[in-house]
Amino acid sequence: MAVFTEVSLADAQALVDRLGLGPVTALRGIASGIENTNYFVTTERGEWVLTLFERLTHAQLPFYLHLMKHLAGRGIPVPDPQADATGEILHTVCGKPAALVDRLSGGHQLAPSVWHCRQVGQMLARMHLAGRDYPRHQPNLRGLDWWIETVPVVVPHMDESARQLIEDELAFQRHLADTAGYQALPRGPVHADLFRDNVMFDGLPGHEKLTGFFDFYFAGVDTWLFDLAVCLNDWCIDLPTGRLDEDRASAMVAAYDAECPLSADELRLLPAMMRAGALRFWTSRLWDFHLPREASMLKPHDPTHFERVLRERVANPWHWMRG
Ligand SMILES: Nc1ncnc2c1ncn2[C@@H]1O[C@H](COP(=O)(O)OP(=O)(O)OP(=O)(O)O)[C@@H](O)[C@H]1O
Ligand SMILES: N[C@@H](CCO)C(=O)O
Repeated sequence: MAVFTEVSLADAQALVDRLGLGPVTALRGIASGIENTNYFVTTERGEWVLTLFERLTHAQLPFYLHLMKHLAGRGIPVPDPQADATGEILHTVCGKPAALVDRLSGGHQLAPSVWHCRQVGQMLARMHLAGRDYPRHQPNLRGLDWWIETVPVVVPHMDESARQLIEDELAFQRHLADTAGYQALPRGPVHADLFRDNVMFDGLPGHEKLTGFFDFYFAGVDTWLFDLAVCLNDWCIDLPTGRLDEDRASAMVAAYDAECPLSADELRLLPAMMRAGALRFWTSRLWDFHLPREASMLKPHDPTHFERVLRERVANPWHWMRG
């Protein structure tokens, strides 16, 4: 379920009136999602998604919402937060911070092919380029500093071999972060959580077109390569084993590179960043699993998936070569 706060038609209409979007003709709670309350809202002017933020605060949200607006304004297909007459895009509904964004068409592509991976790689690169002049700054809050803080909290819950792996990997990533090559990597606002369920495709089977990226609430400033690595680790693997599908991975990286050529450092450090991406999600899943937050609405994802992915990335580093 993903309606943690009930929104009445009158509540929705009050917001829609402020945004000048016409009478609400339908309001429907969205059953998936685990973080926020989401509703589809239909008005005479179009279809929208109303999100009530259950955990993020008014102070945290402007970075994400303005990033979406910035990207949408540059032609990247992301939900565009709707502004009131004063230009405000962060609203309040039922006492919760809220946003109304346009609804992306289509659905998720949960068994992606080379065709889908190519489109994700291309749009990811375009998104990175479009974010270069985004003026707000917020670090990736699930980056190295958070791993350093969180790994010691989860290791008491782990067996010896998993503990050894995660501690060795953290040491490797700390060392890497101090190198000149890592520090020279291009960076900017990244999505940082662009899994299969955060992208929409629309169209007939075999001809689907990417219609949008959404769920920007783990976005932050980090290396572009980290964002690409997170995508590769989800879109281009065999889920049961974590093994990389090189055809899909090559398609994604080649499409990215065609829009935004990878530097020599990026090409060299891609295998290390794929390890970093696996460490990031292994750590967060362990944290959600072993230390559930009070009154948590989260159904934790399986942490062992990313342990397998990390073991694969360490055992079989994959380099992509141009041409
Ligand atoms: N802008 C949008 N356009 C179309 N559908 C959307 C949009 N935003 C959300 N949805 C739909 O709502 C569902 C839930 O949204 P989302 O995944 O963002 O939930 P959440 O609870 O906010 O986050 P989480 O992914 O962490 O559970 C999505 O799977 C998608 O089907
Ligand atoms: N994509 C994350 C969940 C947070 O959006 C995961 O699979 O662990």
